[in-house]
Amino acid sequence: MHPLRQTIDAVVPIDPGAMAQAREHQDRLTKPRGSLGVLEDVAVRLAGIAGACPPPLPTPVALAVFAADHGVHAQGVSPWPQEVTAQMVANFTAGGAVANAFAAQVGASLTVVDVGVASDLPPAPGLLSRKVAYGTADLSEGPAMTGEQAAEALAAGVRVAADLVASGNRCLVTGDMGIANTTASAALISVFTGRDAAAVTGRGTGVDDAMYHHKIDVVQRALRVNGLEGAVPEGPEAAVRALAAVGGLEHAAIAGFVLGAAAARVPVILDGVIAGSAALAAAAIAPDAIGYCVAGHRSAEPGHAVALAHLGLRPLVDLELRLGEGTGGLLAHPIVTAAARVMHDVATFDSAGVADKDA
Ligand SMILES: Cc1cc2ncn([C@H]3O[C@H](COP(=O)(O)O)[C@@H](O)[C@H]3O)c2cc1C
Ligand SMILES: O=C(O)c1cccnc1
Repeated sequence: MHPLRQTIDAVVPIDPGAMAQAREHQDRLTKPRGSLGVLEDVAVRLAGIAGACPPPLPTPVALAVFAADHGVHAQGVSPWPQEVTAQMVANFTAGGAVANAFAAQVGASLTVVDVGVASDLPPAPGLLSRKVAYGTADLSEGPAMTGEQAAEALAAGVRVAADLVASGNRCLVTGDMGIANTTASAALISVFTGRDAAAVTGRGTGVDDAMYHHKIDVVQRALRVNGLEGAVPEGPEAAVRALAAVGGLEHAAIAGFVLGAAAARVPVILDGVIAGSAALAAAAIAPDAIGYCVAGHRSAEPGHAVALAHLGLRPLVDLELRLGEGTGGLLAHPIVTAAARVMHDVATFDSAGVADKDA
């Protein structure tokens, strides 16, 4: 049996009945039909996710930041030293990162999950140790992970989502920390969408022209060396193999986190390009999981728009962010909440005695 079989089986399509009800309800509210634009789609999706109309408010909300290191860092694809991953984990637990500020702003809890940081981390409040390995192998020279490591990281993500839901959270947000992880993200996006490396590779934390062209070469080499050029992987086995070959431990964990949220029928707000690439893997493992995803924002990384288009997800916020950590996902949470609140608080034409032109 596939190690993810139970989770995959628990991912059912979002509820079409509740969605139809939500659409009808939207049309009875005291506003011109369709006037809330994309927010109406979000409300309908939330109803489908919960199987209820009106859908529950997406609170409390929890951000999980999955942290890991990358063997491909040795290829010179990031201007930052690898140690910054561990240093930023300490910054998150001390409350000093941008994600902490945004989590405070929207009332989200923040949990950091070490799934593969290359050094031993001292225990800290809010830090879960789920270390699968001390970083991945270099994806441009062979598989980044073994199939077992990828499965273990996926399972860790599933479990974190299940635990956060069990402790009362009604919305999850994906976060990442891992120096060089935009290279693995580009490789995953290229594999799962069939687009060229050049079209999906970005400048990450801000590489110069020379490093950018080298980064594209590294992504191309990763696909070639791992035999991933050509066919786009479909189904759990091929998807996990591709994820293991060119992904990161945090990508695998985020894919598991998305599957875990879907299995628990709770919305998960995706952050930027790292989450987008992980969601492509989750979609190949269990296609119905994407119904449970809300694209929080569109990052400046070119691969992110490609991934979102492939998944059919429309980003809610577009502010040229290129940070990760969950920052763009957190900023979208008040928008998602507003979409749900409309369904609870707004009067109908009948109840408010407002004339309906279509009545
Ligand atoms: C101080 C600092 C804080 C960050 N927070 C998120 N990232 C982001 O940048 C990294 C990916 O970019 P690249 O592939 O170019 O290395 C990831 O750690 C991502 O979370 C950061 C990066 C830095 C340097
Ligand atoms: O799109 C992102 O989330 C992103 C971009 C650059 C670096 N880290 C993350």
